[in-house]
Amino acid sequence: MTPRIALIAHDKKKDDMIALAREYADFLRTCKLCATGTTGGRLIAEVGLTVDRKHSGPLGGDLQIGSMLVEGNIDAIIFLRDPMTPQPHEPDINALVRACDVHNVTCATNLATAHLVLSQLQAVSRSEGAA
Ligand SMILES: O=C(CO)COP(=O)(O)O
Repeated sequence: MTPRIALIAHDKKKDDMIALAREYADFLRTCKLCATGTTGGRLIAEVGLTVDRKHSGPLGGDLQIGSMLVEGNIDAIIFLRDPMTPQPHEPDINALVRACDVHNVTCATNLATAHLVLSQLQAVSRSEGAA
């Protein structure tokens, strides 16, 4: 089954997200991707991925992705949060991470976990392809 993955990064983590997406670009091209607005714009422009862009995080993008997740339309979230910078939409961020826990959806909030999640999803997808 095609993995449905949401990609979100706070401003100071966007370069990490781009580097991560480049590393997994071949796999991510086989996935159904969505992202918050600015993150998605960079993934499209700099990595060449096809991404369903939602609003920017501070304008409700996290909530839009949360809604998709609650509807059962997201399999995993890579959410590179910046724990050192206060965000104006902190309640939205917490709501999205909470929704992942409520619905038992994979949620990687740092780079180390993001690598583990993407490498595992990639391995599963390769083994399904070989089956
Ligand atoms: O703020 C964000 C997530 O909380 C990310 O939004 P952008 O991708 O639009 O910068």
